Amino acid sequence: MSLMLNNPKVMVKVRDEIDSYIGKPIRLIEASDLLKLQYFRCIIMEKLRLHPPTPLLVPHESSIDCTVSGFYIPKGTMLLVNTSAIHRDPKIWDKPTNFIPERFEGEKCEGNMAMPFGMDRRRCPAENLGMQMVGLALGTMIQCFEWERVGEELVDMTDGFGLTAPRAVPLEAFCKPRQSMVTLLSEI
Ligand code: HEM
Repeated sequence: MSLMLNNPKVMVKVRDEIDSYIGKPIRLIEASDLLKLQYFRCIIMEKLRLHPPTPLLVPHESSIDCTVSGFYIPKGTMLLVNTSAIHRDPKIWDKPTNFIPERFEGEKCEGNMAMPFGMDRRRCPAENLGMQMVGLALGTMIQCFEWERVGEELVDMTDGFGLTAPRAVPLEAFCKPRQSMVTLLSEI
């Protein structure tokens, strides 16, 4: 939400995508809609690239002696994967600190380098559930409300300290129900 408040055109584009997919009669976004909302998926992935909830994944341990990219790693070494750094590596990403959801469109190889859920055997087993929870919560907020920053200045995106990358400054924003959603919201 913060990234979209700082990039209102993205918010308008994704709201249009949701509105045109849901069509008439208006209903709330559902889990089964999420697979069809490709641009919305790109937004969530771009958020997870810029601010992965677990920036160092979880600690792993090498079960055998091995060599990775020329580095000898003895059995029993604790290994941390710095996804935050990988996700902002200028050798991989064009304008790495910019919020550009389009980089996840189609089969662009740039987008394939994001690993907010880890990789391979220890990859998050609940990736689909996680994407669904984020998609439904964020999608409903976008679909039902108009959002605005509290002032002219951009939302402060500085990361705070903590296991799951909290923000340094909690988000404050204005919101009001969208005119087209008032009736539906009053029936909930
Ligand atoms: C957007 C939401 C989520 C993100 C970004 C996320 C991310 C991650 C990451 C990065 C790991 C570590 C992978 C590794 O070390 O290679 C992980 C592991 C795990 N996650 Fe998630 N996760 C999310 C949601 C969830 C949810 C909703 C659940 C459970 C209901 C869950 C359950 C687990 C479990 C059990 C592991 C450990 C897997 C293992 O060690 O084999 N995650 N997750």
